[in-house]
Amino acid sequence: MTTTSYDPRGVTVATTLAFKEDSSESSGLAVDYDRFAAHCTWLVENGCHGIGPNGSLGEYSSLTDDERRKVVQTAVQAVGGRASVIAGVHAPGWHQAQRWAEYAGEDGADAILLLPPTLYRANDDEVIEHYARVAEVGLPIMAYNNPIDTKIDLSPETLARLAEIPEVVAVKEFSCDVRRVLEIQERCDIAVVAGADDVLFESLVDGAVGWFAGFPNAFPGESVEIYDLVMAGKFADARELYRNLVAVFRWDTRTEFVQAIKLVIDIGGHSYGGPTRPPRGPLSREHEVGVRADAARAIEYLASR
Ligand SMILES: N[C@@H](CC=O)C(=O)O
Repeated sequence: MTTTSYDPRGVTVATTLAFKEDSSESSGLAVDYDRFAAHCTWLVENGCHGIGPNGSLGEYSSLTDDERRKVVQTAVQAVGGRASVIAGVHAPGWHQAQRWAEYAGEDGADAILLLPPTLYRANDDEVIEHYARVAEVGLPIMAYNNPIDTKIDLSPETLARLAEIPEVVAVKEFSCDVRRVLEIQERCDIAVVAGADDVLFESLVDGAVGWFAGFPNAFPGESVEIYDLVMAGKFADARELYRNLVAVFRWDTRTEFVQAIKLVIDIGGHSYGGPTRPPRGPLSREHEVGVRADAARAIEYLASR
């Protein structure tokens, strides 16, 4: 039985995580909780409906257990009930994911985001078991379909099985196949959430009820504006705004998405981006030039409106 209610509608930010130089850390970078809290506050003040810490964009795999838990606690405290917090509880197996889910519940998260087992190619029965076991914790679950990174596809058929678990209330769809949005709705009664920025408009028009991805980190107000326009049926206005941002949004589905999104946050004049923690290195010169050019065009358009 779920212990909290959770509404997946609106714009949820897969938050980046700020680091600061610290020579006592083996990586040379310590989590900057103050800057992360300020980032969450800024996102909520700009209208975002949800904060999603500890996703791949939040570099969860480079965090210690203590850091990972403190990131969720920081987000919950910064948000202060003004938006929902959906904590990433991704793990190689359900024993660990259950523990992260328990911490998320104790620390005040509203829901959890859960990938299939992360370190091997689980079959469908193992995937269902993974979700069912984590569901025992009682928090609402957004399943995360990211076959690009995990090599496991939560197909509409598999989602229909997952949807029989009452705690599984939504899916963050990152297959980037927009045909899925309608097909999932045909097969099961869970909310579809657009999980990638560069299929956002198409997904919302086809019935996705929310948007949970990366570029709202850099453009929170404009992201909420696109979302609200689509929900109000003002498709031409929404498409105009989306078309002028989509070139930079495409970095959300590229290998360097974390570095790219952090750079665009910083280009926008906010200091919440900064470096990534190893093993992620800096952008190559070529990629940096590309990100800067796409961001400049987006910012120029926004300034001209
Ligand atoms: N893949 C990212 C979100 C991308 O939009 C994450 O899981 O944090």
